[in-house]
Amino acid sequence: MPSRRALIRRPSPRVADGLVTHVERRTVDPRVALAQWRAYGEALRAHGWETVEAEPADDCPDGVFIEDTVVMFRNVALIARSGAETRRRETAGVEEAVARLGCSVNWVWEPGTLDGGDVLKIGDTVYVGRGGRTNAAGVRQLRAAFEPLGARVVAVPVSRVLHLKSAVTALPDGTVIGYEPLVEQPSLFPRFLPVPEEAGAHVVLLGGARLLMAASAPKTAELFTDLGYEPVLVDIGEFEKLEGCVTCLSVRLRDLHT
Ligand SMILES: NC(=O)NCCC[C@H](N)C(=O)O
Repeated sequence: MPSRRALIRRPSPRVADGLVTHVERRTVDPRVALAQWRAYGEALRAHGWETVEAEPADDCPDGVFIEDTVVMFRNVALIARSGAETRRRETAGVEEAVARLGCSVNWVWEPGTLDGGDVLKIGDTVYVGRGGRTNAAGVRQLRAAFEPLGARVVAVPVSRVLHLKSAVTALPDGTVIGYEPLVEQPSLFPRFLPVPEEAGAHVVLLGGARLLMAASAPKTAELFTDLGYEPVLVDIGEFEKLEGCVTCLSVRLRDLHT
């Protein structure tokens, strides 16, 4: 059976020191962050996902944003090498977790940099954002790792936001959604639907018509409901202060057979 597992990592007690690049720093309450993270995990479990916790990385303020540390394609886990040097220590526990789950493990090497938040998979198409965190060598290494497995890798310039997936994600039918002022070239995507809020650009596909999304995007949730989807809203306000979104708090392992 294909797996319905999601890798997560609890927030560090130092989460308030997480990086900010495109937003002004605001105070983050570690206790509220932990409560929001727990509720996020609950939402995944309530919709049929088994959550697997990677070893906590308490010395890494941004460790909770586990999506950035690894990119999955089929059973292959590509361990990322963040464009933010201070985030590189986050990968050790994740590497161990994916290996234990039976993934084949591959790595991005120097001089390559790549953050998982820059990688959006839609079927066999893998969009990769070339921006502040992912460089050209990282893009080349992603191609080398996944194209032999059948992926078609499409590079997309990203400069207005932290990661490609800060700007766009996709609905279950493959329609790319994004908040237009932050998307450089919507025409790169075969079908693009603008959404009315920045946080509305981020969905995690829970299965069927269910979309996990941030409570801070109520108008977009209404739009999706009107299109026949079922939004499941979670409050991730403390993580949004650190430029996080719903996608970055988990890595879904969809193609592992158990
Ligand atoms: N994939 C993501 O959207 N990750 C968010 C990372 C936020 C973190 N504060 C960072 O700047 O790296």
